[in-house]
Amino acid sequence: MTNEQRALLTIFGASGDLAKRKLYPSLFRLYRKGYLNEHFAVIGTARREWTQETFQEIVASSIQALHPTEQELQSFIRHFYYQALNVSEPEQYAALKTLATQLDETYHLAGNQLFYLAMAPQFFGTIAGHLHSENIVTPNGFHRLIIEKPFGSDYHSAEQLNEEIRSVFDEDDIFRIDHYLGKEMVQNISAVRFGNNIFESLWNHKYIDNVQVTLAESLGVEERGGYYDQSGALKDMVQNHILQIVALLAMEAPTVFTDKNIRYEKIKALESIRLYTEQEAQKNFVRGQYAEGKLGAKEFSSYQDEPNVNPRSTTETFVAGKLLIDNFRWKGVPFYIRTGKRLTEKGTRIHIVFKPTPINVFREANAPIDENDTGLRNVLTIYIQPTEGFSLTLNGKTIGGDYQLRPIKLDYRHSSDTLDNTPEAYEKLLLDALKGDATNFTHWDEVAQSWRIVDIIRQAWDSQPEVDFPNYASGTMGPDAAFELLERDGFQWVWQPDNWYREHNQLP
Ligand SMILES: NC(=O)C1=CN([C@@H]2O[C@H](COP(=O)(O)OP(=O)(O)OC[C@H]3O[C@@H](n4cnc5c(N)ncnc54)[C@H](OP(=O)(O)O)[C@@H]3O)[C@@H](O)[C@H]2O)C=CC1
Ligand SMILES: O=C1O[C@H](COP(=O)(O)O)[C@@H](O)[C@H](O)[C@H]1O
Repeated sequence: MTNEQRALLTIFGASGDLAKRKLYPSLFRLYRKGYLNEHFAVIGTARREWTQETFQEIVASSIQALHPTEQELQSFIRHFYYQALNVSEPEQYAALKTLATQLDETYHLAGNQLFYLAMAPQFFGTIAGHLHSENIVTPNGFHRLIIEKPFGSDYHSAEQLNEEIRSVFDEDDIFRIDHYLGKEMVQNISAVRFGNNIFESLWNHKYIDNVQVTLAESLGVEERGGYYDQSGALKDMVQNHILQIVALLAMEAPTVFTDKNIRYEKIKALESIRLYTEQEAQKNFVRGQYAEGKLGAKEFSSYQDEPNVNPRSTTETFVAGKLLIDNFRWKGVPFYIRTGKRLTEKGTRIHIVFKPTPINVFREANAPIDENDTGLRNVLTIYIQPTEGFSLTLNGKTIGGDYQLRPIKLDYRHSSDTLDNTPEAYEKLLLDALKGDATNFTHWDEVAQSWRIVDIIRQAWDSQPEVDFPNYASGTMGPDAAFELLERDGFQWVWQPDNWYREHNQLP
């Protein structure tokens, strides 16, 4: 381990769901792979009065699914320490400071500190302030702050939060998590684009008809109704994950692949997304909420019947929209996005739909495909999850006979072995933060611009509070309006249960 990676990790919210489900297993994977060894220690904090032993037992039980040997388990959990703390009570930070100083000496951590705020966002500013005022931040080493989403609830609250944090930490030391940026195939977007000239030279309005980004979930709101009913799909998924994916798809090539260059290009891309008028937002964005329905053999209740959800809720569980990017590369190319809960299946996919050939020279042998009869479009699909890989549909000739075209699918998927060995998003992001690599974290300017885009849509919807919810059945791909959004432009979602493209291309 290099000196830079030795560190004290303090987790605020150590008894919470995120810490148990994601952080402890990810730390264990890093430990098992040798990225963490003797020079690391973890302090867990929360209000409850756990003993050290209880905390270590919780950590141990949260990594059971990874089947640690007894020796691995014991040597891992002895790095975990617990300090009860109410983050709003400044006087309680003294005990944290004492423990942190002691662990820094015991483990030779060179003063390096990583603070992970796995707590509700209203505490972010308070904690950052007290870390400074109570002298928890050491004078030597690095001091980095990892912040969970949501980063604010609109532009103004995000700006205020940012000011509170920036008064204590430099932008370079703030690691705003968007866990989609830790996903292997999201990181592969840049590899596909900038590692393959055949794509990069076609990656513009001259050759691309439209781009489609779908983040579909079959799960409902589960036990997070209280949070979700205040948030909705627009703030929960579009403001962060979807706009980050759009930025990666739309950005210019960085001069060199470093965090600063990539952030610079992503910010430019986000700033080129057209800020709609309220009227344009109404026209180009669709919202939905799930009703009861069936997924396979299972019956599901409506969103309004979920626990901790207002039975007359008008919160959207589905969003579809059209984004336009006003720059030389993307002029006139719609980026269609959609996300929703209780859809047909879980999956994140990107479809790059290329323009058809200018003339269908094979028209004598082929029934007209569309009104312009220009032949089938090529589609590059990036499968983000759960299946991971790429496919490209080309047109070839049927064997023998005339020039009847048929689609051919070049398909690559990561094998199940590769998937088993793929680092989980939080594992990668924790390691990046330890190394100080901010490539896959969001800069304030990205967050700010994303809120500006989303706030307009929210305001447009809020100005028309009467909604006909619920408007899609659980187990479908959302309300009809989401399909009409593309149809009025002469397009179709490539990924839909009753699939036009699949039908015409005889794809499985
Ligand atoms: N869970 C998930 O899958 C995801 C979560 N997130 C984000 O991560 C953050 C944490 O979420 P999650 O783990 O689900 O939340 P939980 O509600 O499960 O955990 C909250 C934690 O905060 C502690 N806490 C609450 N109040 C105080 C206080 N005043 N002082 C000290 N500790 C306190 C709680 O412990 P105690 O009661 O003992 O004080 C608990 O450990 C949120 O920002 C969420 O949006 C983001 C993506 C996914
Ligand atoms: O950030 C969030 O993401 C999850 C979906 O994440 P995934 O990695 O399972 O695709 C979503 O369920 C949740 O509502 C949202 O807060």
